[in-house]
Amino acid sequence: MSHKAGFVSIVGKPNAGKSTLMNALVGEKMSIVTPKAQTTRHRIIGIVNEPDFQIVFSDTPGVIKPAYTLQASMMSFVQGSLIDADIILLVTDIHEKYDESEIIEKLRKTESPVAVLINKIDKSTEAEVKAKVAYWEETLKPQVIFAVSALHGHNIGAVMGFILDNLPEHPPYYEKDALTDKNERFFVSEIIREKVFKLYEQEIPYSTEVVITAFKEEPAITRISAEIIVERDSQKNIIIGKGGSMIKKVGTYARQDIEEFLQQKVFLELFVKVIPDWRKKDNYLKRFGYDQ
Ligand SMILES: Nc1nc2c(ncn2[C@@H]2O[C@H](COP(=O)(O)OP(=O)(O)OP(=O)(O)O)[C@@H](O)[C@H]2O)c(=O)[nH]1
Repeated sequence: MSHKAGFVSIVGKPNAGKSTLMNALVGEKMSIVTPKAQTTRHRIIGIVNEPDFQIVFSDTPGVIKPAYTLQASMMSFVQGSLIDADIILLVTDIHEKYDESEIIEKLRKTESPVAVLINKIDKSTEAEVKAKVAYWEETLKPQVIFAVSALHGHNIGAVMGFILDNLPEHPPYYEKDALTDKNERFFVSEIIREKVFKLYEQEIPYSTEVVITAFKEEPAITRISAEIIVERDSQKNIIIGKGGSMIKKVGTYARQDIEEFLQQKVFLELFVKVIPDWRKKDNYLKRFGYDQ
């Protein structure tokens, strides 16, 4: 069976209705939404899983394709200033004044399909809608313009249709398992990875993988153990830092974010493990998810 999957970036000014739109899109038919998560490459605000498609919604403009290959993952850091989602939804409030912002400049340059959503039409007249449609046709020339009311679910089906029409054929990017625990583990490892990327220089992050080895939910606390895997002893020493100072930082910052993500107290234990040349070994690449 063919499968579609892709990244949909929802952008727009504060208060335009992005969250309301997300809820409306994810609404009825969809099976699961993953809670908000700040990850290395993008902030995922929801994932919609159906047997034959997976839509990953993100509200951060930027390069948001995750990369399950190391090379692609490096690219995503290089190209951080472009909008490279599979589909982009620009949400605008019908009554807002839109200046020529940076985002419009980027949207003009992107090759991804762009839809402009003129939101809150329940609070406007037909003449106002017409004027706004003309304005956006002139300003951005997007693939399509929808006049919607996210709050009242008006025209949301059409937006969903646009997404599905433009979603590429692709295997799922994330676990399709309905068990949220699986997703939580994934996001927790991403949070730890993010700290490694932030705290260490150059090639260290690219030599690193994070594996969650234990994830135990107790009523008052979640106990998590993770291994930070590197390729050489010298890298292990760098990760640990003088007297454990660096690894302690990774642990503290990661724990704070994980607590916010899980909305629970977290005990986080980190271990550093050397697997010589893991990046060259198929069995490890596979185990860490780089198996395309
Ligand atoms: N009347 C009307 N109000 C709407 C509609 N969509 C959103 N709103 C309201 O607009 C306000 C902002 O909506 P949000 O969905 O929080 O907007 P947002 O773009 O996610 O805002 P930020 O998180 O600040 O970026 C809320 O009070 C919504 O209820 C709509 O279609 N009609």
